[in-house]
Amino acid sequence: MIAAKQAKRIRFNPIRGRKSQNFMRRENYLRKELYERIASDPAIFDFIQRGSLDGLWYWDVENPEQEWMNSRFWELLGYDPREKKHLASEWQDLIHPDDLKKSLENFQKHLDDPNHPYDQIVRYRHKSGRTIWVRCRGIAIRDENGKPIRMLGAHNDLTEMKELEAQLRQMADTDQMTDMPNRRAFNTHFEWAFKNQKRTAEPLSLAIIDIDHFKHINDIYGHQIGDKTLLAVSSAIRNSCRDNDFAARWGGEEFIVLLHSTDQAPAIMIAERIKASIAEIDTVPEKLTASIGVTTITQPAMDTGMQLLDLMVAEADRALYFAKSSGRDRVVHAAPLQAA
Ligand SMILES: Nc1nc2c(ncn2[C@@H]2O[C@H](COP(=O)(O)OP(=O)(O)OP(=O)(O)O)[C@@H](O)[C@H]2O)c(=O)[nH]1
Repeated sequence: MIAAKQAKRIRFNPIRGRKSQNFMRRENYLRKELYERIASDPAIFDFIQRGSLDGLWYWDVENPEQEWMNSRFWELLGYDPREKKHLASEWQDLIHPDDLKKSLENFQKHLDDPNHPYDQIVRYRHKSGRTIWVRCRGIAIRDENGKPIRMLGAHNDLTEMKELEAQLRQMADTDQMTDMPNRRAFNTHFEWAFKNQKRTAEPLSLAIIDIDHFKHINDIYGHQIGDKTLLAVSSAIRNSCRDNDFAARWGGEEFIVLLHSTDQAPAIMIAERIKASIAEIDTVPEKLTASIGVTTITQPAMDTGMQLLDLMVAEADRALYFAKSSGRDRVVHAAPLQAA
């Protein structure tokens, strides 16, 4: 009844300012009432923290081994909260060491300067070994002189989001048919390899593998057998490479391999091994052959990874073209251009 009267008054009030003043007054009385209820009734506070947070902690800054963590936090990490003694060392033993370092640095900065936020995403080790991602925020509570005496903090579980993110990244970097890294992933890896090469000055080789007369395979045996053959080629390449080589599907029936710390002679040897392994594929009743162009750099004068990649791909392509035009089923190194 009172609410209806108030609504009527608001509706007929021609001054918009009054309307918002009324709103503020009503908002303030409910806010005040809620805050009083939270202060006087722990059940209200428990309801709020259970519904909105995945962890709540309260730390005695003056006595830093004493830290209360709520049950929800320990349950999130797979532990029985009753086993816990509310000591700071209990969470510090489970957080990733790099994230502990980052958290403690932020903690100190926030104590020194209230404007520095204590807010970071950290990794915890679940009892099962799984990584739990947590956004951890906190504020220092200070005495009348501004000296921090307590720290109040909140956790939000971000694990599901982080796992989804990793899955999407993995999908974006993978060729769906062969399950090999795709061109995008190769480019990313090459950027890393470029920086590494600058540091170590080790030779770097690259091979482009192109299946011979693949159109013929599709035309004679059908696309499904063509796909099955490409899958077998990807396995043959992977099995012929060393663990630290990086193989990817470059597109269509072309594959690419980056050979770290590998000079011309060993690069040719690995390319020959790949060619021999492709020749053993039995998805079609005829011998499958490949042409492979290889290039090696020792002292790149390029400024960026992509410039170097463009150069190496152009060189390997030139060698590949030579391999194709001189009869296929061979490995050719770009410098000097001759069949191995
Ligand atoms: N089945 C299948 N075929 C593919 C796929 N990607 C590309 N191809 C086929 O690979 C063939 C490549 O043909 P070309 O570029 O003419 O080369 P090629 O027949 O291998 O001849 P050379 O390279 O000169 O020896 C084309 O017919 C493409 O359709 C794929 O994912 N699956």
